[in-house]
Amino acid sequence: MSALPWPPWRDAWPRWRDRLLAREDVRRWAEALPLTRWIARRRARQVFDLMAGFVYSQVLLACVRLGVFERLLTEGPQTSAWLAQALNLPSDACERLLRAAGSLGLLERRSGDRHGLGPLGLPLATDAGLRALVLHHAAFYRDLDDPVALLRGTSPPGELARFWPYAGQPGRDGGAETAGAYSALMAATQPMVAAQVLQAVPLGRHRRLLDVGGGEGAFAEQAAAAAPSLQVEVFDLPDVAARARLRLEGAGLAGRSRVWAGSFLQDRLPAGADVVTLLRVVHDHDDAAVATLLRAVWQALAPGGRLLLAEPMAGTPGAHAMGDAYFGFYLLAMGQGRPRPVERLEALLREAGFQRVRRVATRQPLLVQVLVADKTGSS
Ligand SMILES: CC(C)=CCC/C(C)=C/CC/C(C)=C/C=C/C(C)=C/C=C/C=C(C)/C=C/C=C(C)/C=C/C=C(C)/C=C/CC(C)(C)O
Ligand SMILES: C[S@@+](CC[C@H](N)C(=O)[O-])C[C@H]1O[C@@H](n2cnc3c(N)ncnc32)[C@H](O)[C@@H]1O
Repeated sequence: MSALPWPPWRDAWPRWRDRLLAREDVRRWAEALPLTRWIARRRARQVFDLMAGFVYSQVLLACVRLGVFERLLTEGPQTSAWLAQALNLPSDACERLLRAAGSLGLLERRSGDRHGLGPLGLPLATDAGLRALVLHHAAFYRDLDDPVALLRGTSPPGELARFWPYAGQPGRDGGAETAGAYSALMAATQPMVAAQVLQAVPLGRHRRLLDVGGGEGAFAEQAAAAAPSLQVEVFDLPDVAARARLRLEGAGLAGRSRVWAGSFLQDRLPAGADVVTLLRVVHDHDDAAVATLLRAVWQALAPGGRLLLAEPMAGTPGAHAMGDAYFGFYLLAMGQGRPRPVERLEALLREAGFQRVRRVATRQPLLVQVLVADKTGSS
């Protein structure tokens, strides 16, 4: 669907508003008038939050590194003195951290001068994947040290480029240690993705699933548990595939699973699955590689089979910054790929030969959105 041309009259109101609000006297009036005061205050807070976001992230990082959330989950609310001793912090510093985390909704004051989990601390206490991402962000933020150089392409490849070797070296997983590090992060964060995907698209009617770029098999394992008669297969780069083999055998799925090593940019995918999944794979690649990948998936699918594409997408209602700001810059630092709007993914799927492409709602679109595409012809 092509976008309609932007009519010039739609610019008139923002241009008028900007000219008005650029005037110091108008801003002072806006701050003073009861009807507009709340907007002025909210804007100030929003600008401050943008400036201070890194500081908030570091408060979160300190809590995760110190294990604050897990402790409060297992031990219940505790006093500052108890926490200072448990976390090996000077009492003054501990009080400062608890106040900071409290102001951000991570912790919450309880009776008896104790501190418990706040509404935003609870997800971090219960989800090891979220904590793994917070720890991983330390590398991302180092790469963002000079965002202008990053945009101009004048900074040397940074930590994310080394963490994800297939970005920049297509088809390379960097060896067992490097592949192990990125696969472990993906496996730790897969449960929250898999829960969304399996809730949105139950797999019970399928017989054979191929998870392309399926990492160490965490999704295949969860899919097998959710659909007991499903045969699950994983295709990934060699050192990642070796981990998937071990994992699926360890999960007692040796008889119901198969693991294939190769590159979807060079090698043929195993044919015959009636459902192929691409979870958090497409956004890692530029358009030419995505075209190759989707065409390979179309060819591998059994006639009448379907592809399930799931990843965070640009332009997600209520989560625009997640796609365009967070993943836009994450993938820039990594060296390739982009978050795509759902319309662009639909177009790429149709170009690859898929006939019926539809969106399936997930409960947390910020985490992942899902497209289902049918192969109706024969291969
Ligand atoms: C019961 C009473 C009284 C009230 C109830 C009130 C109520 C309804 C509360 C709701 C409670 C609730 C269900 C809360 C749920 C919270 C959730 C689900 C929070 C989830 C947060 C998820 C976040 C912040 C996810 C962040 C994900 C990130 C940063 C992902 C990064 C991914 C990366 C880096 C992937 C890299 C892979 C690559 C290379 C891009 O391909
Ligand atoms: C971001 S991870 C996602 C892993 C998994 N799908 C998940 O959601 O947890 C991308 C995966 O694609 C794999 N990959 C990248 N390039 C590949 C290629 N050319 N051929 C096969 N797998 C590839 C990586 O090894 C990695 O396991």
